[in-house]
Amino acid sequence: MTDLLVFGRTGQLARELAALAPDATFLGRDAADLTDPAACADAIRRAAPGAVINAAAYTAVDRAESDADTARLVNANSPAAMARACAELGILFLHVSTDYVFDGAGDAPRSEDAPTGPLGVYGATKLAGEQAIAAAGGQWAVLRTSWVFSAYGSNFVKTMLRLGAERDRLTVVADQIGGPTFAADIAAAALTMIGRMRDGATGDVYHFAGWPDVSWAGFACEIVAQAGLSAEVAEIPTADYPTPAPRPLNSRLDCTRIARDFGIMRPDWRAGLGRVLTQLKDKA
Ligand SMILES: NC(=O)C1=CN([C@@H]2O[C@H](COP(=O)(O)OP(=O)(O)OC[C@H]3O[C@@H](n4cnc5c(N)ncnc54)[C@H](OP(=O)(O)O)[C@@H]3O)[C@@H](O)[C@H]2O)C=CC1
Ligand SMILES: Cc1cn([C@H]2C[C@H](O)[C@@H](COP(=O)(O)OP(=O)(O)O[C@H]3O[C@@H](C)C(=O)[C@@H](O)[C@H]3O)O2)c(=O)[nH]c1=O
Ligand SMILES: [Mg+2]
Repeated sequence: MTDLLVFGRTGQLARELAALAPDATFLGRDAADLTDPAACADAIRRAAPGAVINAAAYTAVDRAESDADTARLVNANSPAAMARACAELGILFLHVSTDYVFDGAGDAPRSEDAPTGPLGVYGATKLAGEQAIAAAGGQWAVLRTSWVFSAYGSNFVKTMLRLGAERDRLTVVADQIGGPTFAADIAAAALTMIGRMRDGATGDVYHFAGWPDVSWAGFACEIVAQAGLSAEVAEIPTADYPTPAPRPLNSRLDCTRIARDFGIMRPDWRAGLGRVLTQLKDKA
């Protein structure tokens, strides 16, 4: 896809998009700083692409609690400016959001129309971004995903591999449940959606997460097992792992809409994990 413009270059999703769409243009922080909404809109006007994917975000969930102004610029104001520029110019806009827009009550998977209720600044600013994009009009899609991992950047898989090599015992929360999602699967889903939106499919919010749902402790067990580490995973309650930003206990996303509209199924994250471990071994 040559006329695709992507915000983000070094992040997990941006790196996987680059692998699948090497001809796209990727804007790093130097080319478009998301603390500057007008600069993001200008970058779109200058490039005049056929489609834009925003793969950049303020993703440091705990740091956002004490850096709300930056998080809001990056996660809400700049995506809003991107969406308005795209709507004005008739450019497709695909934005990525998060399970952290929900409050995590109950244990039912959330559909796209379920009430939101972010627990922290990261989730609140991501939700504000979603709402501004919908208000901008034009042809847009918001892809909400969860628990992203890859061989790039920092993520739970890489943290568990590091700690699992250093320690005999990992203590991991067992009462937060969600769908780990391989960034390469999100990249493929996003490109499929862009292709279909070009054919006239209309914009909406879509959920997309890896299958099966699991606790962070269960995810850690599979990481340790597939990596052949001997560390024991001890299950703890969230109360025993205090963090500045509360996390939702129930991060389950109902992904039936994306299957119905685009034929995109939930990928098995255990297969993605295997690919990531192979990639990390090849890099080492
Ligand atoms: N990571 C996760 O677990 C989840 C992520 N998501 C969403 O998925 C999307 C992709 O996330 P992911 O790839 O994991 O994120 P990463 O944290 O891996 O990457 C974030 C990217 O955003 C860039 N960025 C941050 N601040 C700025 C800024 N001020 N100006 C320009 N670029 C900036 C970073 O650039 P730099 O390297 O220069 O800092 C980096 O390229 C995001 O919308 C995120 O909210 C949704 C659910 C889970
Ligand atoms: C490192 C570690 C974490 N945990 C817990 C903390 C947290 O509840 C959970 C996952 O830790 P993380 O720091 O990866 O969590 P976090 O950074 O909150 O991950 C989130 O990132 C944002 C960007 C999203 O959008 C979400 O979908 C989600 O992926 O595991 C342990 O219980 N033990 C540990 O040793
Ligand atoms: Mg994190």
